[in-house]
Amino acid sequence: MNHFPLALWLADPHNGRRVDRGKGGQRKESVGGLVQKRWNEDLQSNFQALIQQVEMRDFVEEIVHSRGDWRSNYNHLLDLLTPLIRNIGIMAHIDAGKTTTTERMLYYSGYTRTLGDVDDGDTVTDFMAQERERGITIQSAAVNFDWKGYRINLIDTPGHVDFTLEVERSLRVLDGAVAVFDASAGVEAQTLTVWRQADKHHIPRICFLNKMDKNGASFSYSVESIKQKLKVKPLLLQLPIGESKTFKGLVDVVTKEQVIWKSSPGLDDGKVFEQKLLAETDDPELFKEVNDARNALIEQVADLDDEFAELVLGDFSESFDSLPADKLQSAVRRVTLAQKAVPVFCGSALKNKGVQPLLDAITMYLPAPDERSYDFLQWYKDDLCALAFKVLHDKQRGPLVFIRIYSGTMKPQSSLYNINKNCTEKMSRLFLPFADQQTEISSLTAGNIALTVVFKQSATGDTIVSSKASAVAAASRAGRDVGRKHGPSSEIESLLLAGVEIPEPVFFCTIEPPSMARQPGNTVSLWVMSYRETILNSVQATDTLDRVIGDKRHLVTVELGVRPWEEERSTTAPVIEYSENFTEPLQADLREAVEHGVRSSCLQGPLLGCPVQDVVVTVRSVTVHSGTSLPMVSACVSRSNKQVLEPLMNLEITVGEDHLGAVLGDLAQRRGNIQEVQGRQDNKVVIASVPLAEMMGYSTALRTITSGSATFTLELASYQAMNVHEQIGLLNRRSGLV
Ligand SMILES: Nc1nc2c(ncn2[C@@H]2O[C@H](COP(=O)(O)OP(=O)(O)OP(=O)(O)O)[C@@H](O)[C@H]2O)c(=O)[nH]1
Repeated sequence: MNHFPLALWLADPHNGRRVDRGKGGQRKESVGGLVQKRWNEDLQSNFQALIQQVEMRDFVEEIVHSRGDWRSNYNHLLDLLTPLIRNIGIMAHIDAGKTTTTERMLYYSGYTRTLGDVDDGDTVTDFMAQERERGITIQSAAVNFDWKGYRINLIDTPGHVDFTLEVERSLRVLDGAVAVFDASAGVEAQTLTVWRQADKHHIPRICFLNKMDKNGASFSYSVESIKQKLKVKPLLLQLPIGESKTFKGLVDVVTKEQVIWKSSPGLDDGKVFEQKLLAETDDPELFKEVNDARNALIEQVADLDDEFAELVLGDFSESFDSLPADKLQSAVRRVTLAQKAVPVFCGSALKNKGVQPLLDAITMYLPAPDERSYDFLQWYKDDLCALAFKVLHDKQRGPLVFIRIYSGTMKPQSSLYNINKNCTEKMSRLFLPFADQQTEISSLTAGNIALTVVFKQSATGDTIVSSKASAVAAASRAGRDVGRKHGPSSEIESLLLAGVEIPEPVFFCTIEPPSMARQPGNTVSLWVMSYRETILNSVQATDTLDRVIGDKRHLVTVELGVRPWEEERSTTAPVIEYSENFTEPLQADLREAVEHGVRSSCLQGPLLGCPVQDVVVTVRSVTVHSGTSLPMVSACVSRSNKQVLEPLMNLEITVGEDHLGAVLGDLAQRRGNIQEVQGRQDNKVVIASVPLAEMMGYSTALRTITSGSATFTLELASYQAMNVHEQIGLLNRRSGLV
């Protein structure tokens, strides 16, 4: 069934404006021929389902049959449809099966007509990578499809740790997420990282235990690892029927229905399955297991949801058997949205089992855009507030900016204000990115993902509103005094109500050796960039700047104290405090000048020119003849005792027992500190910390010593002091002495 034209049709008022009946009762549409071709019986039944779901039959039928003013009805219709939107992401460890699961979702929703296979390199994602030249690349942005009347915007989140920033960007605009696990491995390193990021953004999640067909797959092991490692309460909404080679389907714990997929030749694409109530005679053991699981689930949910507890204790305290499935589903939905627990589902994407129930679960348990509460929405009321979360470059059209609309309506041919860039941007065209096409639309409302053209300056993470006045109004509703602070950056800070937090980069690299002869020097400087500097002792310094420029004398004396920051959590920006000598606070502009001076002095330390971190700067006195900047602050910092800090990485390696010795030996040579070696099914997982400087080319080295059988993830842990020898070696390399 091809559902996807429905959203196209709904998306564009022009498409829906003229609907006639053609031969054989088919509706004919006059615009572009696009909808005309696809408006078929399937679509009509899908549309009927949609109408029933939103309980607006009369309204929709009226506008479908009218040739009147679609435009005026259109936004109202979109508002009514908001509860049917799911902006979701799929997050996973590398190779857990994210691409395969996505591929199956696209296939069952009717978006693709053949099943792709990552191993054959013919998935939609692979196809798009090859097709990038052609124009718009929508991979790792948003793919939209319809499922049983819901519009699912699937925002891709790359699984590899190298793409943490991509994950962070896209998580910000998700309303919910599906975490995909390899059921033979349980929770793996990268899942932990993205899970923590999703926690930060309070994103409700469901879990999909994929690869249930794989040797070593274990439902109970994976559930236990979710409980232990992610520290969440898993709600078992399904139980597998069989495991590894015997895996053939699942039982819905809520409805007690079993779903078994047919795998006879020609019927193995997973579209055909048998769904019926599990009877005791089918499998007495499984029947008992499902009953026990259902009772446990009811008790678990009742513990988390008062409304449900009341219902259970009131009407069903004698027996849970007659408790209606929809009551349990609603309660599971509430606890999922409140992030008190996480529903767990299972299947095998590769063997085409379990993906349709997963799609049902997405629509049933993950939130609609209007069910998420974002603080800043109350300040914008009905004004436009949107977030740019991805920028792509199209050869013909220039930058294409993906935008998540949180409130208000976006229209083409309008001027919008970018708060972060403090500029007005012209948007010429607005598209709904749908499937592999972009449909031009005349407006789009909150909850939707839009694609805009001719935003010249907007970048990932920028907040877009209708005008500067609207930003100021929102900021004042938020109780932020925009006029109080001075300087453009503080004004922007005051106005900023939504943004993407960009993780601190480990490297900043621009590599352009003018000739091969200069290559070694370049390499050294690249190495040096990721270090940090700090101080070890407290020091004080007084400095005076006395300079005549033109006919004006600039005279300022500053007394500063600098001491190490001794809290457990590092701080990259200097902590600035004022001594008790100040009986009155400094004037705002003078204070800003002093603080600016302190901050700029910490951008480049005196040893390597690397950022200075973990310092507390106390301003003791400031005597000013005439106001000026304070560049002498960096000199004060430079007089103190310095120490180079190097980046230390958390490393997790999954390796077979055969190669464990080689991996540990190699780590010892890299100044690695092995913290733990855990067992995970047939593999060993080495958890270690190691200086980043020792990890260059590690993927090649690991591949060589383990014959390509190991995987690893690396993430920044902290910065640690180098020992004296290593520091001298580094400084010598830096100054070209070795
Ligand atoms: N046995 C089994 N293998 C699967 C299943 N799903 C995916 N795979 C295989 O696992 C490997 C990785 O699958 P992908 O879908 O590319 O995984 P991914 O999570 O998208 O990987 P990255 O894009 O590298 O993060 C491929 O060889 C798939 O064929 C499954 O359900 N069962």
